[in-house]
Amino acid sequence: MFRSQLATVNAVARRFQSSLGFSTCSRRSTLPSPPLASTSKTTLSWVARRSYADAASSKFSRAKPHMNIGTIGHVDHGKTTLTAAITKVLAEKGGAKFTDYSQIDKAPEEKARGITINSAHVEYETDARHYGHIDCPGHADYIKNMITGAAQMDGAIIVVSATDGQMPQTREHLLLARQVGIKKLVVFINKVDQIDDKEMLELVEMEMRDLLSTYNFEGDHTPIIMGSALAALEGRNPEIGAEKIKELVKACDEWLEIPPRDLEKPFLMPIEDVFSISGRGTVCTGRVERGTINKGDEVEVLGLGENIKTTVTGIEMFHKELDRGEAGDNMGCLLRGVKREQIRRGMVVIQPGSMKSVKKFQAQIYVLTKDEGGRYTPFMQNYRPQLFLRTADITVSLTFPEGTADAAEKMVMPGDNVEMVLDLVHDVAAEVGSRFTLREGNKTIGTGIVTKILELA
Ligand SMILES: Nc1nc2c(ncn2[C@@H]2O[C@H](COP(=O)(O)OP(=O)(O)OP(=O)(O)O)[C@@H](O)[C@H]2O)c(=O)[nH]1
Ligand SMILES: [Mg+2]
Repeated sequence: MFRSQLATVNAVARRFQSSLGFSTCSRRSTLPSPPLASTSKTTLSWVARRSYADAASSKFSRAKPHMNIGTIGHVDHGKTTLTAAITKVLAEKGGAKFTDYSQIDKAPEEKARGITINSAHVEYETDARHYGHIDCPGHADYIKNMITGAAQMDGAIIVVSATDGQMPQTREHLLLARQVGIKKLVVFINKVDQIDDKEMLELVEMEMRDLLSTYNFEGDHTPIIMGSALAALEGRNPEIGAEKIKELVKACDEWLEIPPRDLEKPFLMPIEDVFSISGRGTVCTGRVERGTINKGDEVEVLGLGENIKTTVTGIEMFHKELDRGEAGDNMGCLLRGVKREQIRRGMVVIQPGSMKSVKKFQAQIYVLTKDEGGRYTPFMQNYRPQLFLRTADITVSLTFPEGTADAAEKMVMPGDNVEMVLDLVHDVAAEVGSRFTLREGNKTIGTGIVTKILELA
C-alpha cells in the first residue's frame, strides 16, 4: 500500500514540477518522498467537507465565522446525546438539521495516516457562528483524533455526568485537549435530572473548576452549564433541557475563540524539492502551509543544520510569474544568492523569526496497532524509528520523560498513547503543536504532536 502511495506522491510531484515555469532546471533531491503528513491533509479536509455536506443538505450561510468544536469526556456521560440535542434545539430555529442519536452514533470509519478513526461530524449555526462539531464513539477514537488532528477541534465541550462526577477519561481528554493546543473549553454537567441534591451538583462543579485549573485551563472563568441532554432530546423539562442547550451554545459563542486563519499566520512553506536554474539561481518548491508571501519579501530557510537569511526574488506557479503566494498554493520560490547545495528537502521557508529549529522535544504519541499497519510487538526506551515532520525525514531516539518510574523496563504497546522525548539526529524546524509520524521500514508505527521544545539547534 505504501509503495503505491509513494508512486502517487512521486507522480504528483513530477506533474507539479513540469507545471512549473522555471525551465532548464536540474533535479537535485534524491530523498524519497513518503511523508503521509503532506498527503493526508488534503484527504482529511476533503473528508471533513464531505461529512459536513452530508450532515446538512441545507442552505447554511457561510458568511458567519466557522469554528470546529467537539464533545469530549468519559464514556457514557452523554456526549452523543448532547450532540443530538444541540442539533434538535437549533433545528427549531432553522440553524441545524436535526441529527438523531442513532445517526451520530454510527460514525463512519475514516482513515487518517493509516489509522482508523470513527468520528461523526455534524454542523449547526448559532446567531454568531457556523460550527462543525465532532463526536467520537469510543475513547480510542478520541485519542487518535486529537493526536492526529484528523478532525481538528479549536475548542471543545467537555461533558461530565452529574451522577459520576469526573472520571479517568474526563481527565485524560482534558490533558489531551491541553496537549493539542485547545485553549478554551465549555463544561456541560449532564444528567441533572437524576440528581435531587443541589449540593452534589455544586461539588461536581467545584471539582471541575479545580481540574480545569490543574490542566492550565481557566478554571475560575470557564462557563459551566448544568442540564440534561436527554430531556432536551426528548423535548421535555425545558428548564433543564432546551433552555440549557441554548445557554450552552451561547457560552460556546461567547467563550470559545476562533483561532487565526491560515492566511493570517506567519508564512511557512516546507521544501519539497530544489532546482537550479541557469542564469537565475536556486528555486525551492513546496505547498504553502500557512501565511502569504510577496515577491521581494525577506525569508529564513531553516532546518538540517542551516539557517539562511535571504530574499524571495520570484514566485512561480503553473508557468506563471506571480507577485504573491498564499496558504494552499503549490509554488516555486526563487531565492537570492543561495547555492543549490545549501538547500534540501525537509527544510522550511518561513517569515524570519517565526519558527526555530529544534534538536529535542517532548511529544504525545499514539502507537498504531498491528491492525492499523503498525508494529506487532512493544518497544522499549531508546527505540530509533524515522521521524517524518512536514517534508523532513530524520532518525530519532525515543526515551521516557525525566522522572518516569521504571523507565528502563517500561514497554510501549501497540495501541498505547504515551508521552515521550524525541532526540533528533539532525535539527528540524518545529514548534509546539507540530504534528509528525514515526515510521520503521515501510510501516507507520506512530503518530504524534509536539508538546514541549527541550533543545534548540
Ligand atoms: N437520565 C439521563 N440519561 C442520559 C442523559 N444524557 C444521556 N443519558 C443516557 O446516558 C447513556 C449514555 O449516553 P451517550 O450519549 O451514549 O453517552 P456518550 O458519552 O456518547 O457515550 P460513549 O460514546 O459510549 O462514550 C444513554 O443511555 C443516554 O440515554 C441525561 O441527561 N439524563
Ligand atoms: Mg457517544
